[in-house]
Amino acid sequence: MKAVHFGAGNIGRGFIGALLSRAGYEVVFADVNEAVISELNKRGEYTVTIASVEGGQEHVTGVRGLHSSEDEAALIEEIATADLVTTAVGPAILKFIAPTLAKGLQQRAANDKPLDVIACENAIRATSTLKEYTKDLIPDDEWAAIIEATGFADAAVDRIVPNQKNEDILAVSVEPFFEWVVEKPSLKGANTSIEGVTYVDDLIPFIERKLFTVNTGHALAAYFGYAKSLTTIKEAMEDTEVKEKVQAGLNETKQVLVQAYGFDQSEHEAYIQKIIRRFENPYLSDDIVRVGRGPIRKLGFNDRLIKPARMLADQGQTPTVLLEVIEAALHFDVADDTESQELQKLIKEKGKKAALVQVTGLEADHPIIQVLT
Ligand SMILES: NC(=O)c1ccc[n+]([C@@H]2O[C@H](COP(=O)([O-])OP(=O)(O)OC[C@H]3O[C@@H](n4cnc5c(N)ncnc54)[C@H](O)[C@@H]3O)[C@@H](O)[C@H]2O)c1
Ligand SMILES: O=P(O)(O)OC[C@@H](O)[C@@H](O)[C@H](O)[C@H](O)CO
Repeated sequence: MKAVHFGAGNIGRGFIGALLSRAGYEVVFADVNEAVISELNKRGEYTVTIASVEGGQEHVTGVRGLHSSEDEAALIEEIATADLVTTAVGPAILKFIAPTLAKGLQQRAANDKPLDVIACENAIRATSTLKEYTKDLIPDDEWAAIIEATGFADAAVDRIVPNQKNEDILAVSVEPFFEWVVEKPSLKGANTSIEGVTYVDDLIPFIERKLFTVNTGHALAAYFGYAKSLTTIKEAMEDTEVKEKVQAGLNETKQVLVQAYGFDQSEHEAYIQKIIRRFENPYLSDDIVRVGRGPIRKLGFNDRLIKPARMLADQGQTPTVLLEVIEAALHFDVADDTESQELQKLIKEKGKKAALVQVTGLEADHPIIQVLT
């Protein structure tokens, strides 16, 4: 079995590549980072360190790399003969990898072996988004044949992998916890029993539970922590006021999720408490600037801040801490975070209200906009 994985970054090496390699796949990483690709080809392996009291290391073997633009012809060939294509590049990059994926799918049209595509991004139905970008690049009659043998399965991935500060550019430190949930009915190939993957019939409750608990919680810690000039998520969680805000914000998303999907209250509370402990992991150093990155994406209509706030308002409840964190996100101003700079520019040019309307996609008279600005 062979997997082509786009994005040899934190989660790519620290989770997806490691899990697939352990499950017996040869993993071909595609990335734009030349140094990482060259090192993967030189060594064919790397090490994952588990950040916990027990520690431990995993040696990931059977890996190699291709530059996703410079080696495009070879990458198309790899996709044409792969069993699985996965991604962890960031939702905004999916449209840039779609042309190569489309060419790979066209090349394998004569190959009757089915292929599955799974985007492992923090966004609702990211694989479906990638499918649409790809479909738009292929003539309809060709697409009809391709889609017969290609599964596009939505997924949720959960493992905290901070930016790495190791001397070895391939080495990666990760938390012990991991979860990869895949929507099984969409799969067409032989990827239905990968060890470590949880298969479900409908992904939506799982991705929303993950995004609106792990990622909303992370955003609460990051944006309130940033407002207090703190540096890491652990420091933010050590601050009593920030920790209380994280808990209070997650109580708001709990109401939304329990009502929308019928999760058991006490099981959901245990899920929240486990996530808070993961944020407090003393063996992991995760920068607030990583977790708060891309505030325009995070303030999107269906993302971790606006969607639960909208759902709560629709359920007749008033979001409070969720509105405070939306406001706090507007002040995230980090020099090398392109989106934060764009957002600051937008606020200066148009004012907070128009900027918020633009980035959230909410109507100007929506209660969230009215209360906030
Ligand atoms: N790090 C985490 O804790 C974590 C956990 C779950 C999900 N995710 C999600 O995984 C995705 C990646 O996050 P990350 O933390 O690994 O980020 P990252 O920046 O460490 O990795 C992204 C990788 O994509 C590469 N890339 C950029 N453009 C590319 C292109 N055109 N072709 C191929 N590769 C390209 C980058 O060079 C980088 O190596 C995001 O959607 C993120 O939300 C991250
Ligand atoms: O990757 P982002 O920018 O969508 O969100 C930042 C973090 O919340 C995220 O990477 C988490 O560490 C991860 O989702 C944990 O599973």
